[in-house]
Amino acid sequence: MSNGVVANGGPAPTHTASQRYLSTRGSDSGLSFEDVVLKGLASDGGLYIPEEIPAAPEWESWKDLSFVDLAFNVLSLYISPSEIPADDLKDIICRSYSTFRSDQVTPLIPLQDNLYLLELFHGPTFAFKDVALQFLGNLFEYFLVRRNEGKTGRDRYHLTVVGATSGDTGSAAIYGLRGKKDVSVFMLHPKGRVSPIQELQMTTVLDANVHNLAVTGNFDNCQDIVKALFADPDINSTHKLGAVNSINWARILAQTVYYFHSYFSLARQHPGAFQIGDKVRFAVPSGNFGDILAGYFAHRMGLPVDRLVIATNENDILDRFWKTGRYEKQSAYGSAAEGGLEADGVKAHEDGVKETLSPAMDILVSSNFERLLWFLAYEFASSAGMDDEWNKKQASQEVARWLSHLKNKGGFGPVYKDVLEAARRSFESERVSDQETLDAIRAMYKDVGYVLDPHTAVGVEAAKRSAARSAGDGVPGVPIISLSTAHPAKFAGAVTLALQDEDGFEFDSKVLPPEFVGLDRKEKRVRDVANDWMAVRDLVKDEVEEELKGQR
Ligand SMILES: Cc1ncc(COP(=O)(O)O)c(C=O)c1O
Ligand SMILES: N[C@@H](CCOP(=O)(O)O)C(=O)O
Repeated sequence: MSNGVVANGGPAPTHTASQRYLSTRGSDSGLSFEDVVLKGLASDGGLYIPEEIPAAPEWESWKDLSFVDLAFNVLSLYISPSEIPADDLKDIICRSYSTFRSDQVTPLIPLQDNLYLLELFHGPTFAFKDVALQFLGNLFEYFLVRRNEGKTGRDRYHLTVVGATSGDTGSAAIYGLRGKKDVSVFMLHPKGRVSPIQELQMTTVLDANVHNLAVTGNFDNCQDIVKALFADPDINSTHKLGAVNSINWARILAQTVYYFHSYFSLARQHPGAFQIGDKVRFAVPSGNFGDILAGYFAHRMGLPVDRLVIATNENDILDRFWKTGRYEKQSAYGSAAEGGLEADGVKAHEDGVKETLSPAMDILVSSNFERLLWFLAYEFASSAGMDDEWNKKQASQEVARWLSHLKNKGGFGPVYKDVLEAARRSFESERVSDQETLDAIRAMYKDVGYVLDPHTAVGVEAAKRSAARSAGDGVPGVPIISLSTAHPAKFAGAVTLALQDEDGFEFDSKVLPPEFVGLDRKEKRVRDVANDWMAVRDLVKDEVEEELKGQR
C-alpha cells in the first residue's frame, strides 16, 4: 500500500484503506489493524509495525481541536472507515476519554522557564497507561461484539488476554477490561516488587474475568512468560491470546495522540511566542520504550520534534545503547548487580535488575526497542539503492539476527555506525540515579510546590540536563515537555522519602487522592505462581474453562 507516506515516499494521502502491518522479524506481512490488535505479538516473536508511517496532512490545522477530535484525526490515519466506520471510531474514542478526570484529558502544566509537564495521569488508575488501555479495552469489545454477532456457546470468539506488569499496565488493563464480555484477563506481576498501591489497585478488582498472578521473579520473567505463551502454538490457537502490553500496536498508536495534543497546548498557551512549526523536545521516563516510541511515530508523522530524550533509572540498557551502540542486558562497564554491591543504596538482584525508587522502569530488556531497531535498519538498508521489498526484508533479517543474539548471548552490538548515528539524530539519553531522583522531587517541591512521582522526576532531571546541554552548545530556547507518567500517590515510599523533612509537607493531605483511601481494607484476589511458563499456561487454561462454564 500506498497513501501519504513519509517512510518510503509515495503519492498524496487519500486514507481510504487502512495501513497494513508486518512483523519486525519478517514472517508476517499484509495484516489488517484488527488482526494485529487481536493477535498482539507475531508468530515469529516479532512486533507488529505499520508497513509505512503516514504523514499527517495539514496537521497544523488541528491546533484548536479537543483531545477527542484530535485523537480521531490521528487514529484515522491508521484505521480506515472500511475497517471501523467513522462514527464507530468516534464513539470508541469518546467513551474511552469520558472516564478521565480532566476535561483536557492530558493537560500541559508550565513548570519553570522553558520546562512543561504533560500530566498523563488523569485516567481511572492514575497512570499514563490509561490513555491507551481505556481505548484498547473498548476496541477489543468492539471487535468481539462484531465477530460474535449471532454466535453462541463455544462458537463465540473468546479472547484470553495475558499481560506482564511492573505495576501500572496491570491496573490500567484490568480497569479497561473488567466485566467485559468474551474476554478473560491474566495479569502477571513480580511478587513483592510493585508498590503497595499498585498491588491493591490490581488485586481488589474482583470481577470474574480478572485474574492476578504474582510471579516469583522480576518483571522480565513475567514478560518472558507472556512471550513464551504467545510462542506456544497450542494455547495461542485454542485460547486466542491477546496482548495489553505495549507489544500491542494499538497501545503505541493511542499514545501518539498526546504528543500532538501537548504541542498544540503549548502553542495555545504562548500565542505569538511559540508558533506552529517551532520545535519542541520531549523528555520521557522510559522502561519498555513504548511511550517514547509513540513520540518517534508522532515525529515521523510530521510533528516538529527537536529531540526525544530517553530518561532511564539505574536499569539503563537504553542509555548504554545510546552511549556505546551495544544493547546488552548486563553493563560491560560494571553494574551494582555484577559486583553484588548496593550502590547508592539500590538493591541489585542476582538477575541483574536493580530495585529502584522508580519500580515501573525496573526492566532489563525494553521490548519496544525492537520496533525502533527495525526502522533504523530499514533506513540503513534503504541507502543501498535497492527496491523497497528488499529494504524491508533486510531490515527484518537484521532485527531477527540482533534479537537472536540478545536471547542467546545476552546482547548484541556495537551496531553499524550509521544505525547509531540515525538513533542519535532523533534521540538522546540520560541515566538518573535514585539519589538524583530524590533530589529532583525535592527541588521541584521547593521551587514551585509541585510533587513529582519518582518516574516523572527521572524525566524532569533528564529534561533539565538536556536543556543545560543545549544552552552549553549555544542553542538555548527549545521548550521541553517532560512526560508525567504517574500520580505521585502511587509511589508513597519514594515521595515521602524525598519530602518528609520539608516544612508543611504531609502526604495524606497534599498528595493522596480520595480514590486511594480505604483501598487496603477491600477484599483481594491474587494467586502466587512460580516463574514457569508451562505452569502459567496450565493455570490459564483451567481458569478460562471455569469462567466459561460459569457463563454457559
Ligand atoms: C509510571 C511509569 N513511568 C514510565 C514507564 C515507562 O514507560 P515505557 O515502558 O513505555 O517506556 C512506566 C512503565 O511502563 C510507568 O509505569
Ligand atoms: N512499566 C510497565 C511495564 C510494562 O510495560 P508495557 O508498557 O509494555 O505494558 C508496567 O507498569 O507494567
